[in-house]
Amino acid sequence: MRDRLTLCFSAACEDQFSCYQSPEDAKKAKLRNRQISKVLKQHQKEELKKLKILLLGTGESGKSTLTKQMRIIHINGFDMRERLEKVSDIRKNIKESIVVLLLAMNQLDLNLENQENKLSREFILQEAGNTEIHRTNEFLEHAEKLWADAGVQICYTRSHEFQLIDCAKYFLDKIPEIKSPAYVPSDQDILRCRCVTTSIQHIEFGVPDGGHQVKFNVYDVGGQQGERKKWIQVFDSVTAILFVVDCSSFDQTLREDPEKNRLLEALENFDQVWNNRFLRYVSVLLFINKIDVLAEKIARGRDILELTEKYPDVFPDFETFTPTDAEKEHFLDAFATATPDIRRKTRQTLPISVHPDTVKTAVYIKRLFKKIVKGELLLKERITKQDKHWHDEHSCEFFYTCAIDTNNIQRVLNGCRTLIVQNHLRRYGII
Ligand SMILES: Nc1nc2c(ncn2[C@@H]2O[C@H](COP(=O)(O)OP(=O)(O)OP(=O)(O)O)[C@@H](O)[C@H]2O)c(=O)[nH]1
Ligand SMILES: [Mg+2]
Repeated sequence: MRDRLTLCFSAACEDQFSCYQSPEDAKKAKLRNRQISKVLKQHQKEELKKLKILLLGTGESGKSTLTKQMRIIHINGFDMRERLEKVSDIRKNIKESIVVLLLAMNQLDLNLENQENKLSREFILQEAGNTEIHRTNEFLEHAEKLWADAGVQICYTRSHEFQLIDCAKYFLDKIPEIKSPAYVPSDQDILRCRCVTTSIQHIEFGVPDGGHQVKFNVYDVGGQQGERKKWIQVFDSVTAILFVVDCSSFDQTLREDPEKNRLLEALENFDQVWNNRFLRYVSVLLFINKIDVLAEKIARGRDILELTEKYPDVFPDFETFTPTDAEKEHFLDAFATATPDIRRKTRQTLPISVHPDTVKTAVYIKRLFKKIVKGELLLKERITKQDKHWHDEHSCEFFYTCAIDTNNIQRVLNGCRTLIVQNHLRRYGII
């Protein structure tokens, strides 16, 4: 596009030289034109090396976790100061988790199994409003006792019925280690730590590509409903969008709206992004994320059927749905790189390790997003009229991801990089 503009601009200038009266003036104008062309070319060269990537998606889908992975893979990860700063956030995650579990036990009418733990419950609930209590080991010790209680564990298995952060089990299991004064969070701990994004975050890194350094500017935004009005601020000159979906959230409602199903919200949000007129020329890489959580949920007997019964127009025919062999292979391939236990085993054991309904659900969810891309699922009335060529200038590619697994993300990002660079070059008329 810029190339074509440059050509038009130069042609127009060349034409104009004939109308200069003196040869001196014409010479000066020609020189000026050459200088402008040079600046434009230089600018184009610089622009070509800069790629602006947006991470979009609803709250808790995994956008910031992917940004952290990019820091681990492409920048130098986290230094000691940053790791130690995370201890407080991790302790806050433990506090939030145990308080939410105890409150949910009240609501769900569940009791503690060990009556001695009642004192710990009292302590935790009394101190819930104390913003410094997470720093004390006394608090962590009470949380540890409660987490070991069978009543709390039963409550945990029903966590889709209330708002519990994803990393609850991970950090509650780790309290003995976190209590130690020598504790330094590992990369995995940092990836698991949950902090809601409330302002636009930006990271920049260079990646060698064909002898050059390609500069990536990645923007991470907050995904909760109230945060999305800020997204438009970063819609200018976007190279590609990484749209992140939590595929395990089919049985949960939104934190900010307890009436709204999370997967339905993700579909509607994607619909708005895909059909946004400002993003009409921007290709989308759709990350179907949290496949590890999906597998764990399906293994626990959860299924998407309830959703298909409630919203049959959006989620039809799950029971009769059959993925193709290629679709199954695509998922299993990603799953093998995302689950370290399975990675160690041979590929032959893979189909046995993954519940067939996990594969079926993942592919089913992917097909729903594909329907939006193809215009076969209309979730919102269109403000702008679209002709049949509306989507000709951008495309959508699908990836199954586990954002807490560096191996999986490194592999996915490698694939994405090639696509992003190719699209970018095509847009600038280079290929
Ligand atoms: N098990 C698992 N946890 C994940 C995965 N991706 C993200 N998480 C966890 O999910 C939680 C939410 O992830 P974030 O990256 O903070 O989500 P976000 O999209 O940035 O959310 P907002 O900032 O609210 O928009 C964190 O605790 C992550 O560690 C995944 O693939 N598997
Ligand atoms: Mg975030």
